[in-house]
Amino acid sequence: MKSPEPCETASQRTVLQPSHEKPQNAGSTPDVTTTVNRGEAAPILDVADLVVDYRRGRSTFRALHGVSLSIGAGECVGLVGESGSGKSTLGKAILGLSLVSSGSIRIDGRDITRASGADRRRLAADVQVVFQDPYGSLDPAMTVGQAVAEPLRAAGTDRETARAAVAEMLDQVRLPADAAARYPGEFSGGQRQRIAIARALVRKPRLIICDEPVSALDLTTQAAVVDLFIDIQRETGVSYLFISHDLGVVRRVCHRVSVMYGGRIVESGANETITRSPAHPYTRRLLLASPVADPARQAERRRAWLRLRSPGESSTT
Ligand SMILES: Nc1ncnc2c1ncn2[C@@H]1O[C@H](COP(=O)(O)OP(=O)(O)OP(=O)(O)O)[C@@H](O)[C@H]1O
Repeated sequence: MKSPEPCETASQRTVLQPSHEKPQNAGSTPDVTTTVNRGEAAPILDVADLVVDYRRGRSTFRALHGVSLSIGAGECVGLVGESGSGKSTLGKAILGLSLVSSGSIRIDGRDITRASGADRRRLAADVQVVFQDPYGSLDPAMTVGQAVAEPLRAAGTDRETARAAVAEMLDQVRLPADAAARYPGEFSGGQRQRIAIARALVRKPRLIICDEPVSALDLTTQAAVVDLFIDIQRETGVSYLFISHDLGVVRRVCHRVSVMYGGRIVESGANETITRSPAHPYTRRLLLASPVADPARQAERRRAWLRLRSPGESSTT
């Protein structure tokens, strides 16, 4: 098993005082400032005080309450949190798929919060995405070669150059060259995820938003694809925002971790710091939720997890 090489100082950590007593929709004032790596080289991603609201019938639901997050060039930051905490909303906002109510998103110093048209297309070269579902993310009617080449062809790259790039990308994700002529339906879930990664890499992005990219895979395949993410990061220097509900996976791939709860980042810091001495109760709960093999230790962890449960949660949870 591989682990990422550390590229940050462990002292950089921010904690939001426990706020899980508040209902998710309480208050609209941004209350988190998770500022990491500021003052160093310009970050590839800089999200500041981001607020995202969704329309729900006649009312609005605040999914992000002033989230701030920064990722340096070549750095991998994990975003963990339970279902509904707002992880995907943050990823979508960066990709321009969620409307931002306030705050800003900068890529390499450029404010892209409300980018559209040509600006958004330029951005597509710098920021790519790998989604969770390896079955739904590829067009079954396109060959693998066409699917991987598509982002290049859409940007005007000629057929021969695109073909050479596809061969290079397939090699990078450890798939055979003849995969280009075959269809996604002929591949397993793990292989399809490799194809999706090749497609995300083909325009040589600076940042990849990985939204639960291994959650749909079995454990063995998951480990192999996680290794691939680590290798690619080392080979290309790309940055990841690695979204997952699984702290174990995030710890393997990322240098730093931000923990989300109820639309807020409640704790951020170096991998080791968060794992060894989690400061926020929700982070402690998340760590205790990771299963361990020993039944006695597992039972002890469950008891500790229950003691830390949020108000209103049933003890039979
Ligand atoms: N299009 C939408 N309209 C209304 N509410 C939404 C919409 N998308 C997400 N939400 C709500 O916003 C909150 C955050 O959702 P989000 O998908 O970002 O969470 P998540 O942490 O990524 O969860 P998961 O791990 O299950 O994907 C949730 O309460 C969700 O129900």
